[in-house]
Amino acid sequence: MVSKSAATAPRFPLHPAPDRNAFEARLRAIGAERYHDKHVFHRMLHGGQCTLTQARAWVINRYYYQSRIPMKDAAFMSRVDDPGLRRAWRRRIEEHDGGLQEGGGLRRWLKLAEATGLDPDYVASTRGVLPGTRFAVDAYVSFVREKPMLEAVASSLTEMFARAIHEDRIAGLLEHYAFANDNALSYFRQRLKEAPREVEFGLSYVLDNADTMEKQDAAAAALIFKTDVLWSQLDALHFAYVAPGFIPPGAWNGRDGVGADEGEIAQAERTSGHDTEHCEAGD
Ligand SMILES: O=C(O)c1cc(C(=O)O)c2c(n1)C(=O)C(=O)c1cc(C(=O)O)[nH]c1-2
Repeated sequence: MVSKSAATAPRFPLHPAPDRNAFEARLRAIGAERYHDKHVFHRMLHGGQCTLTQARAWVINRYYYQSRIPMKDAAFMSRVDDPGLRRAWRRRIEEHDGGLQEGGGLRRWLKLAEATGLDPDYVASTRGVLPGTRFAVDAYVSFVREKPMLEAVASSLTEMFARAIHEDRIAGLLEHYAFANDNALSYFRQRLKEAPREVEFGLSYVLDNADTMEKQDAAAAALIFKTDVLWSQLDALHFAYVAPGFIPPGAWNGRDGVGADEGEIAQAERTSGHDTEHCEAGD
């Protein structure tokens, strides 16, 4: 005997109540499958298989990503009418831009650039950034500016997977590259301290606000979009500087912005068994 309410309830509800834990697991599975630590360029970089030129190309292009992070966070904040949310979010801008005297993450990134023998002013100019990097990163900024808040926050959640990559990078660069030392890698060490609270806040926001199946789907799609943003940047780097090694017109040619200490680094690299002269990118 079927009760009346059971008989009238849809057998397969179109919008089942979302389960918070299952949703979090779904988000984490996206990282496990699609995060850019799986990309061949990252494996090369962390495993010591990049030439100095390839590592420099990564530093130059990745600076563009770093430089746009505070811009996308400012774009996000300009849409937030809740002071509490703005207060929590503005830390992100402070982390990257820092104070007038000491600077922040961007300045720490330029220390890495300098350690590889690049002129920090050249890197900061963003001249020579690959078109693929520019398009991918600009798409991220537009996404955060235009999409619903939930999706904008969800797109930042790739940071959930960044801790492991930063730890791995510190170890890999220190082991394999003569330019790596504590000063050069201070950016990553600082992110290990900063990122967990951003992740905790962003994840709670998404889990709390994705209260329908449709919203969970939209948040998951936003996270996938962001993994694509990161992946495309490495595709562009690999194509230009590894294989086939075809550098787009106007992009860094392996020589511009290389400072006077190149010989020193090259010598150190030769001693450590790296071939700095070799650039498969058509030098
Ligand atoms: O080294 C990395 O692989 C990596 C990845 C990501 C990311 O997953 O988006 C960020 C960072 N680093 C990072 O340092 C950082 O400050 C950062 C901010 C954001 C963001 O979307 O707001 N992602 C990332």
